[in-house]
Amino acid sequence: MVAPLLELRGVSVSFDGFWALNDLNLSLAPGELRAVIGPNGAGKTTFLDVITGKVRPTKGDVVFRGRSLLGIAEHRIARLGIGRKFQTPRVYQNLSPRRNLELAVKGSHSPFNLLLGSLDSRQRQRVQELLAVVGLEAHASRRAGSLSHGQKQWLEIAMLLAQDPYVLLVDEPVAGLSEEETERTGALLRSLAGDHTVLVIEHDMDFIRELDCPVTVLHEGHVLCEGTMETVQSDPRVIEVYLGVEDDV
Ligand SMILES: Nc1ncnc2c1ncn2[C@@H]1O[C@H](COP(=O)(O)OP(=O)(O)OP(=O)(O)O)[C@@H](O)[C@H]1O
Repeated sequence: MVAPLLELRGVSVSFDGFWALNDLNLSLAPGELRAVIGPNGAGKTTFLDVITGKVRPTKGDVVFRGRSLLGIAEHRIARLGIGRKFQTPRVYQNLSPRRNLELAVKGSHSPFNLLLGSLDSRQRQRVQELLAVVGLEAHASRRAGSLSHGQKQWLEIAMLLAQDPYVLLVDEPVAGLSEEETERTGALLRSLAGDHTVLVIEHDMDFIRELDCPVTVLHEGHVLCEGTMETVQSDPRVIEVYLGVEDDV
């Protein structure tokens, strides 16, 4: 069996006595695409915060490539190869997608490079590849602020890819996107799996179905069940926790 790339082992997080995560166990294989769903307050954001080092578990361990991440600073965890895409795109609005990517490409952050804006040919080629991966070649020189919401999301995904992460944590990537943009985002994330381990948190069940990947359902800070979308959808416990928003499941 392949060793997991990322594992949460019995992770609990208490906020002043309230357990946002409660003995959470979850394991991701290298190259896996995984969706995580759960009702509001299930602990999805806290779960990402624990992986990225923003929140320290009260109990348990987070193990990445065989090494505990406990006590490692957030920026160092990012550098170890765990990239996080927040719900709102964080791109430099006044710069072009190409310039955004030039700044994001690994190794281009030396003051010398930033001053002169110079990249070596390998880095320039990488920027071009990233523009192609996310379908923004034709928009490479526009102001990023003038891109559509979906295009900004793709640019931010490309900026994360520029760091060559092992893991991509993607929080609600299709909120506010058009149907076509949603489909394209699904295709993009599917295409990134394999080379990367991709974990997607979403509320949009049609989108999760399109991802066609294993689904983990969180409830009250714990894994309620795991399986294909069909399996979790027909699980009476899942139906119960989603009661009231049943139509969405
Ligand atoms: N810093 C904090 N202090 C106290 N309670 C918190 C804190 N952060 C989160 N919580 C609580 O922990 C629980 C889990 O929150 P979390 O944001 O992880 O859930 P979620 O599944 O991401 O919810 P949503 O889908 O609404 O974003 C919630 O009840 C929340 O109110």
